Amino acid sequence: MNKVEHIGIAVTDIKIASLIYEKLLNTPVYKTERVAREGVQTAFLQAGPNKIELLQALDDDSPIAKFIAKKGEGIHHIAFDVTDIVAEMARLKNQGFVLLSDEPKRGADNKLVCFIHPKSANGVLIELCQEAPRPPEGGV
Ligand SMILES: CC[C@@H](C(=O)O)C(=O)SCCNC(=O)CCNC(=O)[C@H](O)C(C)(C)COP(=O)(O)OP(=O)(O)OC[C@H]1O[C@@H](n2cnc3c(N)ncnc32)[C@H](O)[C@@H]1OP(=O)(O)O
Ligand SMILES: [Co+2]
Repeated sequence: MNKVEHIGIAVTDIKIASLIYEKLLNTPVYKTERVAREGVQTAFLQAGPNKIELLQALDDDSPIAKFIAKKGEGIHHIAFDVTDIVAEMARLKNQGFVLLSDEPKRGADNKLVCFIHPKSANGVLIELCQEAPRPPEGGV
């Protein structure tokens, strides 16, 4: 694992939360992205070498809606940057961690991601993320 890539924070109103974190970090939201397959609207802020990912649920089935219903707003996951996500998934599975997908999925901010169940990581949802290869300039 290279570093903490981002910390995911579950929020009920991403516009209000964005204003709070912009003030807190003294930096603007640099990107917003809707990731429908994960059921989330995201907003990203840079905090030194790391990022804060604000997450609002798109519907009641979203993991964010379920999390807020049970625990309230707050830290939802920690994401670690990895160089080779497939190799890291195999290493962690071998160590007994419960992976939530067999293959990396497309995440936000041009990342390949895989989640590790919080029950196998001391109650913390872990995300692995690797920068996704960009398509060649001018297409194929
Ligand atoms: C934008 C894309 C991406 C990125 O690029 O960065 C993201 O970050 S997307 C973020 C949202 N997506 C996910 O969270 C996907 C992974 N999560 C899941 O698959 C599920 O949320 C889960 C972890 C498998 C839990 O789902 P489920 O079992 O259906 O929900 P429950 O509510 O019944 O929870 C079971 C159990 O787990 C506890 N829990 C749930 N979420 C968390 C959490 N984030 N941190 C800690 N613990 C969590 C929950 O409290 C339940 O515990 P008990 O009540 O003790 O059984
Ligand atoms: Co995330």
